[in-house]
Amino acid sequence: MSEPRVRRAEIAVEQAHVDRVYTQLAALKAQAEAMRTKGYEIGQGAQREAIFEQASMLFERDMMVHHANQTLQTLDAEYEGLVFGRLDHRDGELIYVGRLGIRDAEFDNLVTDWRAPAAAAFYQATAEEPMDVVRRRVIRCSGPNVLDVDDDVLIADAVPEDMQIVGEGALMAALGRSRGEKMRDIVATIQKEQDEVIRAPWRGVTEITGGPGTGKTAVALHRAAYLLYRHRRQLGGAGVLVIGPSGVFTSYISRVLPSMGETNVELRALGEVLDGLEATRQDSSPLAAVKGSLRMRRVLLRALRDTPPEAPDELRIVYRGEVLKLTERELEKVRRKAHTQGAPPNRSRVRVAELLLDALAAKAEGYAKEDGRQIDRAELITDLGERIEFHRFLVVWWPVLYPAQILKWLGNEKRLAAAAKGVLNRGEITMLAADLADRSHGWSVADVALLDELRVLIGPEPKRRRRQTVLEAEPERRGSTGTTHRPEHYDEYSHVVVDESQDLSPMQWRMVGRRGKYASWTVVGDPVQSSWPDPDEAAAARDQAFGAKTARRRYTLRTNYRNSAEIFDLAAKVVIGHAEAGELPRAVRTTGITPEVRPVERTGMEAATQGAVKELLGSVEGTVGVITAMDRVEEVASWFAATADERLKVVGSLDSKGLEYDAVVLVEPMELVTESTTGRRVLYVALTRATQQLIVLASDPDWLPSA
Ligand SMILES: Nc1ncnc2c1ncn2[C@@H]1O[C@H](COP(=O)(O)OP(=O)(O)OP(=O)(O)O)[C@@H](O)[C@H]1O
Repeated sequence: MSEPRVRRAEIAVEQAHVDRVYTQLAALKAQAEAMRTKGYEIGQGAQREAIFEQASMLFERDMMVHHANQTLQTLDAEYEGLVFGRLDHRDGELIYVGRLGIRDAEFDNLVTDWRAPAAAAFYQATAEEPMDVVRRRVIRCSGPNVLDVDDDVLIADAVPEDMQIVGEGALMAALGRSRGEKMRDIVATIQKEQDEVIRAPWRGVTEITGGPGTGKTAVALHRAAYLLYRHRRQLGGAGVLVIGPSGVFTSYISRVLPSMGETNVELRALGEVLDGLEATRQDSSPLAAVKGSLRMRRVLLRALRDTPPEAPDELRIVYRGEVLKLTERELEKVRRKAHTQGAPPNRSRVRVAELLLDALAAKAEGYAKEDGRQIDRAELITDLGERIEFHRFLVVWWPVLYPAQILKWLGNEKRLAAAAKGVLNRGEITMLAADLADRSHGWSVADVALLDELRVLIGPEPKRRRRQTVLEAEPERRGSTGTTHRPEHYDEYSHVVVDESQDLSPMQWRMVGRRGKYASWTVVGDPVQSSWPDPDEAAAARDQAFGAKTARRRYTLRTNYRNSAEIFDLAAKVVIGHAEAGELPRAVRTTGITPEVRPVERTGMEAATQGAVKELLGSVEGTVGVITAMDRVEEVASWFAATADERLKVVGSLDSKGLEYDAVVLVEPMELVTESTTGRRVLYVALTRATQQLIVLASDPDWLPSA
């Protein structure tokens, strides 16, 4: 038979099986509904015994249907189907692999869940170690329709005569396909080196490093799905948290886990880790460096011990006709003593009241001694402690503190200078105070870690009349799927995945570490893409966040699946000298399309960008990203105010982390280099976002080192 006819025939074979799967699914659904009705009958007390028996038999089936329904709801009919793989073993055994497991009426497997041990060979078998697999077939579906099949022969001399072999590379076909707005799962084409990481043990800390496009994010998400499937009892209840660099990123990855049926995973951007806040603004890199540094912890600690701006500077109270007065200095002595006793201020009110009453009693005793009188100390303390004026004084002198309020106090340069004495330098103090004084632009992503630190240092409100929030406002409860409702400031996740971890500041590591006190970790990063200036300080904070986790394993992914080799060659040039040999991955796909570097006059940048975008929207099927320096995003976005094409996105350099587009227009690369001390790495990130085409528009040629 000719190749197209063989292919058509093989597609028909697989279609027949896929049809069986969907028919069985419909039958299972009908059974589940019948089951519900019977469950109702149990409630009515009818036919108990028989129904219980059936109930336990059908329980598994019901669970399966529930999982199937969840998965089906999220499958994108244009792209994915339920069944995507088939293994033909040497002994004739045949396994279909899919997004979930389905059994037929005889409880035989129609489809094996990709995470089940029986499916592992689909990812792990190679020609060198075929694991008894003769042919591995990738089945590409659109909803219930089989579109294509693609085979690998793993044991050539065991191929039976009637076995047909079709195609040459499901991976390359998948990589060449255009990208949509959201990342897609890669279950059909997970590679062996990736599979090893996905299936690594769940305990301890699993680190995944590798260059751009090596599938780190994809692998981490599939690992989360795998761990939940294999260890649902240990991990499912307490939940899994995935942390990404930005809201744009978490939205980009948001459908990967649901497409595998996992909805119990919470996705949060770094600006959203603290309940009640959704910060998206990025600080300038020097400011972010100060806010992220561990030095801030000392500054915050001193700041919250400072006298509140509204606090009265003396306490006067009349006792038995005599005025007892505590001066500013005496009050400060009490404040210092209260702070050094260890409890967070919001938990210290009662203790503070005792200390103030002690000081007042000491005053009264002093006066009495001069007059040769005796004072009943206990009576004095009871009397004054019950006075309304004493309580009025207490609540303003030792108010309930809120994190946001303390950061605002630090907008006063004098106050900040006092708190930061010997910790921050003059320039840093001026810069930070100016930023904190101007609250018109809302909190930044780096502020969130400071607010969370303060939340813990201050402690919860003394009486929880209402829920404590960082902003004194009701928080919004979020979660990627809206299915889980955890208590506020939940810190008992069983597994935490941190993506783009190379960029977390030490203060952010502390914040993230608090959420995973009891968790095992999957940590994803690439040091060469780091925009954090002090990697050693961050590494120490990271180790502390992990706590005393014993097992620690590290994997490096080395193949770049995103960029064409032509695009990656250009990107690699800008980090030569900034990366160790061996830190850069190898791009496997060539397209024959070289990236274009176009010299443009500054004044002509708008027209040149519009022109390049128009070209690319015309030549690629999927998304086009325009990447600029952070402070030019609004300006560049305004150039496209009249462009209605939803495939176009304008994004700042830092926000482009983790994202990808079919085509990219990079505006003024030198501006990315100069916007921070780690600018060259940020430029490398921007240059590695395109899968097919890249146009660089530059008025300054210095960004590209001469060869
Ligand atoms: N085995 C695979 N099969 C198909 N596509 C893959 C595979 N591995 C990775 N990809 C694709 O390659 C692209 C890059 O993957 P991903 O974003 O996970 O890489 P990354 O290492 O996190 O990149 P970066 O560090 O640049 O953010 C994605 O489109 C992903 O779906």
